[in-house]
Amino acid sequence: MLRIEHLVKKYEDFTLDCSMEVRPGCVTGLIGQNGAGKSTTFKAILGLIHRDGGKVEAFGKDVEEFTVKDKQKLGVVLSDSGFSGYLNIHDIIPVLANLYGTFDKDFFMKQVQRFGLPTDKKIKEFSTGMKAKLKVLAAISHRAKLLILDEPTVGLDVVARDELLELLRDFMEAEEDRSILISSHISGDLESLCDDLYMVHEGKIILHEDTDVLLSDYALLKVNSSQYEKLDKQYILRHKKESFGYTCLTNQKRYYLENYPQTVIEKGSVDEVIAMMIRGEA
Ligand SMILES: Nc1ncnc2c1ncn2[C@@H]1O[C@H](COP(=O)(O)OP(=O)(O)OP(=O)(O)O)[C@@H](O)[C@H]1O
Repeated sequence: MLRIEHLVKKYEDFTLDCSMEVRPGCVTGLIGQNGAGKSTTFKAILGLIHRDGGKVEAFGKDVEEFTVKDKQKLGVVLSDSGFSGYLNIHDIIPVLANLYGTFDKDFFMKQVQRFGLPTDKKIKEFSTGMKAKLKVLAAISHRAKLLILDEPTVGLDVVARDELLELLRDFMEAEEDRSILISSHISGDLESLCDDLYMVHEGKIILHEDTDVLLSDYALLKVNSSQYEKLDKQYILRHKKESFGYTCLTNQKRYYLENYPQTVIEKGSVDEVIAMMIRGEA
């Protein structure tokens, strides 16, 4: 559905170089801290900034060769985009209908009602959550095949975030072969939605894993110094010195559960895995 090979973007003090794939029927998450390169990746994929190298293909075609019709198969939310605050929902309907021949007004209005968005209020008077929901609704109301969503949940409270995630699940279930690429700096937003996760750090992909595997096979071992010395380290991805000894990250939890029954082995959250990947030593 979307294939990114060595997408390179160079700024004075930052270089992005990432490869990723979004498979048909799958939701792929891109997790990274502030400044890791998420927005740069999304903008470069969409050709909104010049890329310095690499290849981006969607639907089997180089995105640089995309026609207006190809672009209609995309639904996009960017973190720094939105509608003019002086418009209301009634005003933006003709805008969306003009932009997308396949805009489904009935679906859009149904969702507007479902999420209780005011139709007569100016968008500048919307709350952060209302604006975020409107951006996503606008991106999914023209039967797009691929959604590219940069931090759509940023600034949302728990309830609003869950509602948005539910909307995206409904989008996936409505038709086969739809896909989503979604970013967040909060992994909890993504682990319940995504089939696989990429982690970007300082412009590089430092981990790619199926979400199920990440949650079932990754673990944190807490060992003292002498346990650490004796530990078989072939499945240890990172280690970090602690006051009690070491924390070690593995992607083979079962191996250590079977062979080191005395060791404290904790099921790490995605956030803990990320923290170890970034701060631990290889
Ligand atoms: N136009 C630009 N000129 C120079 N540097 C830039 C520009 N845009 C982004 N950068 C740099 O690229 C790096 C990645 O920024 P980017 O916005 O992609 O991060 P991000 O992962 O989206 O972060 P956040 O979660 O804070 O939005 C940062 O170091 C940023 O300063």
